[in-house]
Amino acid sequence: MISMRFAKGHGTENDFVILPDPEGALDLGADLVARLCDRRAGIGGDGVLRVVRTRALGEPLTGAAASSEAAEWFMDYRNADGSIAEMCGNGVRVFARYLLHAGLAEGRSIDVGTRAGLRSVTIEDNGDITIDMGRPEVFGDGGARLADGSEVRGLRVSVGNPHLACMVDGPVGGLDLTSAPALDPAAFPEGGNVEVVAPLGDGVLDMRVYERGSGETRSCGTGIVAAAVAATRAAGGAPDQGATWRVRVPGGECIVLLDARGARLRGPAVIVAEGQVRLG
Ligand SMILES: N[C@@H](CCC[C@H](N)C(=O)O)C(=O)O
Repeated sequence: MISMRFAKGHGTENDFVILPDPEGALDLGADLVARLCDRRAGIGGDGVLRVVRTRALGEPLTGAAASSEAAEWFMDYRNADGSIAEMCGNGVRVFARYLLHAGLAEGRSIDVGTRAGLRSVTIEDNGDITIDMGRPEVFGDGGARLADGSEVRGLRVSVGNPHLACMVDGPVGGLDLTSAPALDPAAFPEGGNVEVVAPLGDGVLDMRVYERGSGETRSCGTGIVAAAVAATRAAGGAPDQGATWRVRVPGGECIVLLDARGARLRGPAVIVAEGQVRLG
C-alpha cells in the first residue's frame, strides 16, 4: 500500500496532483505518477508537481537548469504518463499558490526552480500570478498531422519545453486533437506540444492544445506563451518590440506580455483539495 499526502490544484483548469516532499523522500517513478493522475482509479490530473527543496532534488542541475540552484523550492514536474518535462507554466503558478497556502513561502515575490531554469513569480493585487517565463526561442517553421489526417503548419518555439504553435484559419473548436498530432522527429527529437491558435481580434487569441505526455488539456501556460509569439510574428511584429495578448483556452484565459526582456504569463491558480491518497 502506497500512502502519501497530496493537494490538488489547477491553473485555468490545467490540473495537477501536488505532492509535498520537502526533503526528497518520495520515490516517484513513472508508474506511480500515472496512477496518481488516473482520473478513475487515482486522484486525476494532467500532471504531478512534486514540491521539493532544491538541495534535496536528487538530480544534477546543469545547463538551463543551473540557475535553479538559487531557489529554495523546486517544481519537479511530471506529465500524466509519467514522463518528465522541463517546464510547466500553469504548474509554476499552482506551485507558487501551494507554497503560500502551505506556509512554505511568503510575500509577493517567489522564486521557483525548474528544469528550464529559475522562474520568478509575482502575486498580483487581484490574486493572479505572473511568471517571468524568460526569452522564448524560435526555431523556424514546422508541421504536424492531426488525428484526422489534416495538416497544420506552425512555428517551432521553445518556452523551456518544445512547442509547435500553429495559426489556423477559422475556429479551433473543430480541429481533431483526439490523439497525438504526428510531428517530424528530426525537428522534435524529444516530442512536442502542439497548439492550434485563431486570432479573435483586439489582441485576443483562441487556443487549444495537445500536450506531450498528457493529451488534450484545458490549458497550457508554456503553450499560451508560444501561441503569443506565433501570433505576434503572424501579425508582422517582433516579440522583442512588445505585444500583449489575451489567450482564451477551454479552461479560462491568461495574459501574455512580450517585450525585449522576454515573456511574462499572468493568470489564476487555485488549490481545491488536500488529503491522503492510498493506492493498493
Ligand atoms: N501544462 C504545462 C506544460 C506541461 C509540459 C508539457 N506537457 C511537455 O511535455 O512539455 C504548461 O502549463 O506549460
